[in-house]
Amino acid sequence: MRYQFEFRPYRRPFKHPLTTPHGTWEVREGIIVRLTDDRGKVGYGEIAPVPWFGSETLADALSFCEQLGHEIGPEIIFSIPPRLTACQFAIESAWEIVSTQPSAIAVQPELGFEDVPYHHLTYSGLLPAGAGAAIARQILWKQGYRTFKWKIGVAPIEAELKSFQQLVRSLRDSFLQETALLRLDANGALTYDQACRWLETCERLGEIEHLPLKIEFLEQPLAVGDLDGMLQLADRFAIPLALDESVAGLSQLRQVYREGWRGIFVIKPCIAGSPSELRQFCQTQAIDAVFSSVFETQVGRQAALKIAAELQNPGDRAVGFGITHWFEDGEEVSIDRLWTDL
Ligand SMILES: O=C(O)CCC(=O)c1ccccc1C(=O)O
Ligand SMILES: [Mg+2]
Repeated sequence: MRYQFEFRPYRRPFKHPLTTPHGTWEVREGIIVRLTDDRGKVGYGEIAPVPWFGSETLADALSFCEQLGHEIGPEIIFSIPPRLTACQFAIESAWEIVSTQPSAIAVQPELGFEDVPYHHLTYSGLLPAGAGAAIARQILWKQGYRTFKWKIGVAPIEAELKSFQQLVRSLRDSFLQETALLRLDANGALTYDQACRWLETCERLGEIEHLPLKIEFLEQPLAVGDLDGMLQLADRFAIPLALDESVAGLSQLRQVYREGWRGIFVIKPCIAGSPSELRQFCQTQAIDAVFSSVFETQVGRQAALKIAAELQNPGDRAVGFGITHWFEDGEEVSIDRLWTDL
């Protein structure tokens, strides 16, 4: 089967630029791809690169799309170079839709802002980086969520530990009815000793009576390549540890699994590579996985959530796809407009 291949770049500014240890991220840029078969059936996919995380750049993805030509088939779809993980995900996802769709209706992926409901999934909400009391208010405010993620490693450790204590104090004095789970994400910015200090602090929380807060895990405390450090931390502390940047692509995921990592794996499907290979890996290895977004549009989000829903694992962890008001109201990328305005 041959498919007509088309692609359209998009830009979507964040409402509040994101602070990461790699600098400020102000605009989400990506590419929507479309495959059409000879009967007019259509499938969309999204290339949502995060180069500071180990995927290809937008420029890499654009030049790949530009050289593809107007007609492609499975021989191309399933042999996209492995370094182009976001392209692999997008084009294979579009192919899955177009090749399994029963009739010739063009299914529009952006049917509003609602997700296809996967009732067994729970969501984690991403909290803005900042002071502890303010974060505690956010937790109380968004009580619909029970799981939250807080970025650390963006300010000096003394200041951050202080605001963490402040967060714990405000929650201890609150009337929170249920225990909130908190994920701490350092994006690889801690030294081994700093990671120890965070983990000791987290372990001591367990001694506070009636604290409505539990640390679910510490995510990527150490630099991408430091698996030895991670294995040592996992040996020394009872708080669970997750790898994120270190397992950004499927080849890294396979590698750290082979090298003995049995902690949590954060999987961002949109930049992991081939969705069929990802499914196969997760189905054979029964890993403790947390699926998470890369702030993609509804096109990538639906494809990624579908995988998360299919592959929910024994850990039964919340998915990192909370609606977090990262984008301006009405900033959803309209697929119709992408295809008609240009
Ligand atoms: O995982 C989540 O809960 C939200 C997504 C998230 O934090 C993220 C989104 C884009 C790029 C990197 C990251 C990250 O986990 O570091
Ligand atoms: Mg992370």
